[in-house]
Amino acid sequence: MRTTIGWRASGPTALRRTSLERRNLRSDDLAVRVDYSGVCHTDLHSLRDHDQRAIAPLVPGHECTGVVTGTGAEVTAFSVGDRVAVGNIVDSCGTCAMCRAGQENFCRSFPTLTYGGTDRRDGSTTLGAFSREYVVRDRFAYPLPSGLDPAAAAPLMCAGVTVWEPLRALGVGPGSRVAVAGLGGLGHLAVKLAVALGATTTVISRTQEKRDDALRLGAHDFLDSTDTRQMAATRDTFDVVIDTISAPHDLAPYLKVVAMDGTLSLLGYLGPVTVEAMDLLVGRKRLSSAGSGGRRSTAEMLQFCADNGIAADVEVLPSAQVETALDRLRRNDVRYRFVLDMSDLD
Ligand SMILES: NC(=O)c1ccc[n+]([C@@H]2O[C@H](COP(=O)([O-])OP(=O)(O)OC[C@H]3O[C@@H](n4cnc5c(N)ncnc54)[C@H](O)[C@@H]3O)[C@@H](O)[C@H]2O)c1
Ligand SMILES: [Zn+2]
Ligand SMILES: [Zn+2]
Repeated sequence: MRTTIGWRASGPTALRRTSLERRNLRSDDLAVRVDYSGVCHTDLHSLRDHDQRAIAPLVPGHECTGVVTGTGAEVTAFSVGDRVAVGNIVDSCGTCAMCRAGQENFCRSFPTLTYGGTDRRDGSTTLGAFSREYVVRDRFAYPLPSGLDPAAAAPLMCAGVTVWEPLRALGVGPGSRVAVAGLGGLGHLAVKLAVALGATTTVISRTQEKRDDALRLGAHDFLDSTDTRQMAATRDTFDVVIDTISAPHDLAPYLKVVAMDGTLSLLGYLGPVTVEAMDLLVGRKRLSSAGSGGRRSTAEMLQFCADNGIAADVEVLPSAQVETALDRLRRNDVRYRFVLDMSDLD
């Protein structure tokens, strides 16, 4: 085994600096020195839900960038020194219909998650990227295109690709009318990507102070979700509504602003939802969801971001301040993604 240092859960928000084991490189593995690791709201959900008595430790972190420091014997696509990015999936079966269709994120035998997943070959629990080193199968590492800043690019690997796939799958392009509900990590990237795809883009938020930010991010309009008059006036308007709200919420107001035959793509809170069928019937509206990305679309998203100068708006903190980042994220005090600089673990 190899050892590295990382941040391991010791309570719902507490993390402790500790030494961790990484597997010895298999023939198709890369060792990656993690330089930057984004803090996703899902990390908060995972910490909250983690049973502290569980045998398997929880090390969060599933959107990171770094540099290849070692390669397995059969790796041909990467060399030591390459800049790479790793997201929230690190393996899949490779043979099921979903994998063959390039949707490894929907692998029928479940994709291996970057942390809290089960390694397909040795059955161990995966430990995430809040650590100085990650060992990843080469197929699930992505060359980081030149021009992308490694700190600002890290959040593209979960937040970015999670909003990119539905935008693409729902055919967003010039002439589309898109709304983004919830302006956080996912939301602000959804705005940038939708605008770059040519869509007329509106932010729907309960936080009036985010109006200026929304427009600076490229949005064409801002809707105050607490203003029922404004929401009513916007009925049946958007071809696609990207919902990134992190807490349970009533879908009705967001379905009402979807245009006829349009889609509400629910990406944020992923628990059970209640839908009034009439809210779908009137206007033949669709409710959909998505998460993460297949290898092909992840690579496409990175290239699109490089070509269009898109990355996350980040606040970079030394990894020792991980608990500050988590606390502030919980209080919605983030503009718009915390990224941990892992170099303090050396
Ligand atoms: N589908 C996926 O695969 C996937 C991937 C990543 C994250 N997520 C989930 O998406 C959600 C957003 O993640 P994030 O990292 O962007 O989080 P974030 O905290 O950066 O953003 C969440 C946004 O939702 C807003 N919000 C919270 N409660 C609200 C409410 N009741 N009404 C209106 N707005 C509210 C916040 O103000 C914030 O702007 C989380 O629940 C996360 O777990 C899903
Ligand atoms: Zn995430
Ligand atoms: Zn599969």
